[in-house]
Amino acid sequence: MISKSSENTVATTHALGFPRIGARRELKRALDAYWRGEIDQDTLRRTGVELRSRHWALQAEAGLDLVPVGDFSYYDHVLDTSALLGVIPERFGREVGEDGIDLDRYFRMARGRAPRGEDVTACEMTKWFDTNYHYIVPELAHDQRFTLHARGLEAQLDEAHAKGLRSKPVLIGPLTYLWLSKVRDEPFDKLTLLERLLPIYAELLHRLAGRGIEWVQMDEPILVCDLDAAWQAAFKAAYQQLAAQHHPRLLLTTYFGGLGANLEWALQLPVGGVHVDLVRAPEQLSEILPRLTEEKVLSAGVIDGRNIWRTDLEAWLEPLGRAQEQLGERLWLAPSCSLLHVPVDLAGETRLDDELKNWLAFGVQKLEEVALLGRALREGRASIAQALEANRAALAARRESSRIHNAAVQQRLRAVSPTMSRRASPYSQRAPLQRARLKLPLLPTTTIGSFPQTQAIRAARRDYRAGRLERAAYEQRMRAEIEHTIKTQEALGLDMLVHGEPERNDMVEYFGELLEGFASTQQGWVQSFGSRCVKPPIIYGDVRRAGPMTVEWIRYAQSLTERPVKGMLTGPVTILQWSFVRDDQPRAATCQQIALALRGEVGDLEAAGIRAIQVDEPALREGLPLRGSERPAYLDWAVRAFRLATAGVRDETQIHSHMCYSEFNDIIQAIAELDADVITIEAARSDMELLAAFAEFEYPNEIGPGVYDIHSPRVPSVAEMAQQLEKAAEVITRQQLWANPDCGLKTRAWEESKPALANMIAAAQELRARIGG
Ligand SMILES: CN1c2c(nc(N)[nH]c2=O)NC[C@@H]1CNc1ccc(C(=O)N[C@@H](CCC(=O)N[C@@H](CCC(=O)N[C@@H](CCC(=O)O)C(=O)O)C(=O)O)C(=O)O)cc1
Ligand SMILES: N[C@@H](CCS)C(=O)O
Ligand SMILES: [Zn+2]
Repeated sequence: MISKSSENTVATTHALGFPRIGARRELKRALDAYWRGEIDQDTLRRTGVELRSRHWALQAEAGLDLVPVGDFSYYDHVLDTSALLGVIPERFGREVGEDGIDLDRYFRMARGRAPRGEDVTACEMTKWFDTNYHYIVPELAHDQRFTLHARGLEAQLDEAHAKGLRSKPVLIGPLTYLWLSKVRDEPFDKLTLLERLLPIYAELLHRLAGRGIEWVQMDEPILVCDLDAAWQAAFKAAYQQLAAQHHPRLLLTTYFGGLGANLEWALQLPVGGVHVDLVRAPEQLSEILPRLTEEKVLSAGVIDGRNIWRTDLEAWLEPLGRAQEQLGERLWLAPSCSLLHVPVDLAGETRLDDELKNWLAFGVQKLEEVALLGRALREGRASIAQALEANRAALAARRESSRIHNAAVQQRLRAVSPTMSRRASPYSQRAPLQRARLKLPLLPTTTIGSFPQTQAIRAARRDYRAGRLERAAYEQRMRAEIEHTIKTQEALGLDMLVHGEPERNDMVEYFGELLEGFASTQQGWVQSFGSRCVKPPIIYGDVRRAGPMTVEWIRYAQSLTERPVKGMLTGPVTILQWSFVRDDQPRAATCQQIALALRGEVGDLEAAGIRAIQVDEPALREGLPLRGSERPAYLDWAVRAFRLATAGVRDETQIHSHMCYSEFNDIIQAIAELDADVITIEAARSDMELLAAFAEFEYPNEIGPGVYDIHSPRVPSVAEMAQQLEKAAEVITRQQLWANPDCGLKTRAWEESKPALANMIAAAQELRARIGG
């Protein structure tokens, strides 16, 4: 049990953070209800208090020694840090009171809208390192002022204190905060703001010391990235400055990789301890042990916070025992990173078969694993003998299970040859054949795939799953939705149509439910951003397509119109990236298996007469390793997987791909190597800046730079989108250019989508008239 005393326990155990969404997505439901005006702020806050209390209790019951405070958030922890530091862009109002910003202003920063107050352009959202979690990007002005608003954090510390818990506040460190920020207006060096930022951190630490806090978890995950000399120097200066005053001890916390070239100097920083990710970079342990100075603790991140497999506890006992011999009570134990990235509790899974369930550990089970290892270090391995035996048996059962290996898949993999990843002819020969077959106008208009996922569609799916709706009736409703979507697109005047994806709960989960080697969960939700969650499937074995997955829906859609309808698939890299992946073979091998399965689907779509097939890869950039040195190998296998999935088609079949949610400049070469005939790519939010990179690179194939941001409910005007297209036409040739939104329309309403698309088509027509065609 966690106690308030600071007695010297051997092997202090802790978690870096716990999922805040709730085992039943209680926070999501409360947020959505608050935004719809159905509950008031007090009710929303009560949900927050309740979830924090429950999550701390889970950690305490598991037997962990320190609880994180500040890991909870109503939307995003980076946005919370901005609120804490008074980083509020002017368009959200200037004055910030002692208590910081009110919840409605906070939500406007996140999503542009709150129950009270005028709509404003929201802050940008982007990927949190190499995860599928999105954070709200802080906006910094060159004359940025920082002010401390710690009441919210202090109130949470009071909550934990009242429960008799030993608290460890969690903060994003000053360097990582600056790294994740974007600069407003004119470009400037973000590091120039450090001298203004540090006094705020110092003030906060001082206040925490006044509350008797012993340890603060200072998250600096950028230490696993490549840092140039300026950032290294800034780290040293910043932590020297913070160390100069009396405050709680700092646990410099890193995750998502190893310290690599930063290891030597990072270990010299004047902090109380270092947390390292030994799951992703186990070699760090032996590098750190001889270098760790006597005043520092080492928090060993040994339980995988990014995946859902049971930990091999036995395998950790020996290295941890060695570390303990040297460090004694200076060795701490924790998951590798915050548990934000895994579902809450395996106990919620009532339909997963027992065999598979026995291989898994979600958030709650991971807390138990940390506690077990801690106990073994404190009391000897015999004290956990029974748990060790169960763990050993579960791992052996997984290794030996006949469900993992599939001889037919292995045989197909052996037959893969390099020619299978090459289209029969180069793009220059394919393009005229496709043009002749598709008969599209110059500047063709299209959409990215999904149309609004209405409440009615979701309710039908829920009823079908619950057995309240027969399969035939469910399919009939989906066909009716497809018909409506096709007719709407025809009426609007789009050139290349889509079926709208109504039958898909999610672009990855849908395929996970159909492919062999995958398992789906009922409650395995993980926060993606704000109240939005995803349920990543679990890839546990060799991947095989049991039969066509999309062909009937697309064939039906195509039967309703003369215009071409795009086949719509999620690509191998994105399926891999947005699933929990098996850890008994390299990611590249699993990706190749998925690619082979998709290749079969692409072939079946083509055989069904589908003239264009889109294979989405929005996660291609997200999967890019954080270290530059690891990137070429990743891009090599990722591109090969895409090509293996798509290159089997005839020249006249047009392959599309789509990418979003990322900065693409640094992977343009790889995008070109995909050799998709058309790529539709997010560009509106960056004002078409991306295209300059394509132009410079002389990208040869066709491009549809998104002309409007689908994240906003705002309907852009014809003029606005015509201007975007014009900008695009200045840098890429008119034959290359398509007009489309930034991404799918699933999160939008029909009332927003129809006028926006009508304006987009009008903008394309205007430009066509101007540039000819
Ligand atoms: C493109 N994006 C995606 C990412 N990752 C994915 N795996 N998938 C993506 O599409 N990463 C990057 C971005 C992130 N963007 C989003 C956007 C939207 C959502 C989202 O809306 N998520 C939904 C859950 C989607 C889903 O599975 N829906 C199910 C219904 C599940 C459900 O909530 N059921 C309710 C009842 C429903 C009802 O009454 O209407 C219940 O169980 O009680 C489905 O459609 O069948 C969300 O609600 O958070 C995520 C990421
Ligand atoms: N085809 C998908 C891609 C999302 S990234 C959609 O339109 O929703
Ligand atoms: Zn997209």
